[in-house]
Amino acid sequence: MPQFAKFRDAYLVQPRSALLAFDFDGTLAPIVATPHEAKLDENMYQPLHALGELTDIAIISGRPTDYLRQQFAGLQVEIIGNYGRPERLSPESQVLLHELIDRARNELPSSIFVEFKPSSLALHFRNAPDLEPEVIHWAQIQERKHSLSLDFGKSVVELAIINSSNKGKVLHSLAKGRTAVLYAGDDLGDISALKVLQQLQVATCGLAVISEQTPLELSTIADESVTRDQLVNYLISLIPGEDDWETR
Ligand SMILES: O=P(O)(O)OC[C@H]1O[C@H](O[C@H]2O[C@H](CO)[C@@H](O)[C@H](O)[C@H]2O)[C@H](O)[C@@H](O)[C@@H]1O
Repeated sequence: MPQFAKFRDAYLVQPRSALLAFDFDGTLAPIVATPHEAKLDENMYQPLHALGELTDIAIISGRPTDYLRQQFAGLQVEIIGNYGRPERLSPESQVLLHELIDRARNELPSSIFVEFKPSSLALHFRNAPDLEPEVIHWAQIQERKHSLSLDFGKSVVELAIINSSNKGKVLHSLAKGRTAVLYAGDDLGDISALKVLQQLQVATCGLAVISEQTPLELSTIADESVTRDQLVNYLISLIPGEDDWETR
């Protein structure tokens, strides 16, 4: 029996004590050229709306919390942004972050989009893939010089001043006392969450959402790999009376 079907059986016994957790970019929102163009896939809205009244939903994302609140307005979801890391910096760290942002914008080619985040900067080379080695080299120098942490994602590297949390730690905390837990993600940052699922003693399902640049490690560790359209259908199947819905 596929893992999702086993998860669904357990979930339907007691939806109120289950948890459905999702990454945002690449999972609930298609990957687009620049971060500010990203939007919740319109086909996700209705299933998430219906499920939010039946069970607990968590959005665990590297995006800032305020940004996610706007994206999920009108939906009953718990939002954990910035990988669960604090979003306020000490005055000294704020100065360092602003300096790094200014230097990245001055020293890297203008085709590199520098994203200002609450405790990090993300350097996007999606629109200039040839510049990946230059961007990584620049980021590695800053990592060593300022004792930062460097994380990789889809056409992006992120230099974080605080790395006290990750998606795995967030999911571990949210999963306590649940009878069934599902997590869906699409990038390297989601691997820690999929690993946590493997330690839980309840019905779980880890989904790798397939799009461009899906990391091999993610699809290897996930129970199933699905397209975003399949994920929509899986969510619809968790709503009692699902037959009334038109599946895609
Ligand atoms: O944890 P997530 O919700 O998956 O956020 C991870 C990062 O996603 C964003 O970047 C990615 O999506 C962009 C929009 O589709 C795309 O242009 C970029 O290439 C991707 O890496 C976001 O900009 C980052 O801040 C998030 O950390």
